[in-house]
Amino acid sequence: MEHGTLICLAGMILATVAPNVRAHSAAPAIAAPSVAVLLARAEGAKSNDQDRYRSILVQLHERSASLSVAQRWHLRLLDAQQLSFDGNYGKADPLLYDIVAHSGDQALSIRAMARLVQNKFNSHHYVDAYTLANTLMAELPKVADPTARLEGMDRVIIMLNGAAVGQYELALQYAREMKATLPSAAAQCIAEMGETNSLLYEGKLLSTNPRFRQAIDTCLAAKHPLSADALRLNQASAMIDEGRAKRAIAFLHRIAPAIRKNRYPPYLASLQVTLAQAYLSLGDAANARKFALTTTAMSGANSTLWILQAAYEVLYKAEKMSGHAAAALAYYEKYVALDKAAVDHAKARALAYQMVKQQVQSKKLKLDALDKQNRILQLRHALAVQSQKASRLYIALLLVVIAFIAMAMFWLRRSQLRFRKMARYDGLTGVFNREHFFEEAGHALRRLHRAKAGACLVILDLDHFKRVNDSYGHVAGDVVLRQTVAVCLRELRKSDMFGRLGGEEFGILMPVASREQGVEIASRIRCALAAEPMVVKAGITITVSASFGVAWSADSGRSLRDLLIDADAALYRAKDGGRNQVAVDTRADLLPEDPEDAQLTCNA
Ligand SMILES: Nc1nc2c(ncn2[C@@H]2O[C@H](COP(=O)(O)OP(=O)(O)OP(=O)(O)O)[C@@H](O)[C@H]2O)c(=O)[nH]1
Repeated sequence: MEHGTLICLAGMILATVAPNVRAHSAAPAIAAPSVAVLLARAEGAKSNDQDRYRSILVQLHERSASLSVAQRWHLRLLDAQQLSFDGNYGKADPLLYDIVAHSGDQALSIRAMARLVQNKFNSHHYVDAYTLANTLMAELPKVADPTARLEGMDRVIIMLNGAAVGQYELALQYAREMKATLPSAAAQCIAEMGETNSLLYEGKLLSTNPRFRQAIDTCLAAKHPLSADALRLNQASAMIDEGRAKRAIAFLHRIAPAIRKNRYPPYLASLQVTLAQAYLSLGDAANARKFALTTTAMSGANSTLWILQAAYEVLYKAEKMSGHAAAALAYYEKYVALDKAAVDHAKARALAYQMVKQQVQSKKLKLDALDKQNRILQLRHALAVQSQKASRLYIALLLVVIAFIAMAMFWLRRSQLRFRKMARYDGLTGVFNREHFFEEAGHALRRLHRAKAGACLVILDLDHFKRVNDSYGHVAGDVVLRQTVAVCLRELRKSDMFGRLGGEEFGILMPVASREQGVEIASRIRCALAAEPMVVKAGITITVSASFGVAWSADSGRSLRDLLIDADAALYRAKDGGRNQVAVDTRADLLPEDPEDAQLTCNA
């Protein structure tokens, strides 16, 4: 059998697909069935009872006022399917396009699209058919509704199995996916049929293969007798192609009652022409002619092209076989005309398929290019965002570094100040250390010299301080040292300079002070110290005394060194004189007071 003929058969079978629609709860016996029940019944009757189907549609239209919006769209699809079944594509197609564009119901749209593909194919609008089929293939994976999937996949399988397309492997894949994912009996029938046809067209199936039996039984069980008929007719054609014409004739006679019972005109004609072909291949010109003439007699305006073409081919060959040259020529002319039309259609189909394929590919390429452009733009944007982020990061990093440097500088400055302080001040008492005292005293003396002013230098040294340490410990000694400093500072003026010269020895520089003033201050400190109770340990309070040596710049000279020598010598004399007293430098005419007097002065 010619390949194209099988496609036409398959196309017709689609009209018989029974959707898997569940009826809503049954209405009470006396009440009229609900609209939902009627819609479900129509779906059920569509595949096997055309008269009932039409009468249900009439009932639904009578109750159109009570239909919901969704039910109206559903009814529109049923109407379109009825019109399509009648070949009234002019009325059916606008309804179907309307459903696709405006129903807003994905499942209904897919079903409408599947029907449109078939209508466009049947009305030879192949470009439209393949374009719609491509859209259908793209939309199908998004649909979950089993009826929509069933009708959509069925259409895709038939389209892929078509001679112009020849994508048998892909058709097989769809059929197997359908078999695996849609458990309804109807789906199993369609899937089995798609699978069987794909294998047959690919040359991988002999007529003897049990798969035929299995597919036919599945369709009979699913109450799809027309699908079973289509499979049977395909099997018979395969027998003829394999040179088993006798077997084909026996088989066709066996299935003839069932095909007649189903009264589907294209299959009735197909039965006749296949018988004619079988007899012809056996060389039985009489029977071949008889069945071919029955075929042509059955054909009307809507007859399938390939059936008529095959019938005229048989007729011309049978007449030729019988030696009726004139009759053979007449049939041959008809056959050639039909063959040309068939070839034209096949060409048109192939061309349309290629055109759509090109269009789809170029659209895909354009989309790819746009997608790439889009990605480039996105990348650019991302890059800009990144570089913006990076520069923000750099700025933040810079600020952190600046803050870090500022902090480091601050800490450096602080430690510099601390070190400078440590270098200038005595750690225990907080007053100038020896070096700084000498430095500052030197500067002050030079300033005073320039101002032609004098100064007094006093050195004081605690008496028997070693004993404090020895008796109460070093910590107690430190307490005494700190308190001695406090007493001295209390007695001194702001302009006086005070420093620890080492151990328990302290120096005082009194700018612009006379010898008498120096002696007076020293005596005041001596008395204050002697009168100061010092708590060196818990519960132990002691008093200490100190000896003082005083030097005056007018006598000793203006250099610090000279003043120190004289003050030190005076201190030595104070110690030597019995301690706890003030002594002045030896160069002065003024001799030190009597040590006894000095101490008495204090007590007075
Ligand atoms: N607690 C304490 N003791 C110190 C410090 N510096 C020096 N001394 C002690 O001061 C004492 C000084 O002793 P000496 O030089 O014999 O003088 P002194 O005992 O005061 O006797 P005279 O000066 O002769 O009255 C020593 O025992 C030193 O260890 C200090 O910072 N803290």
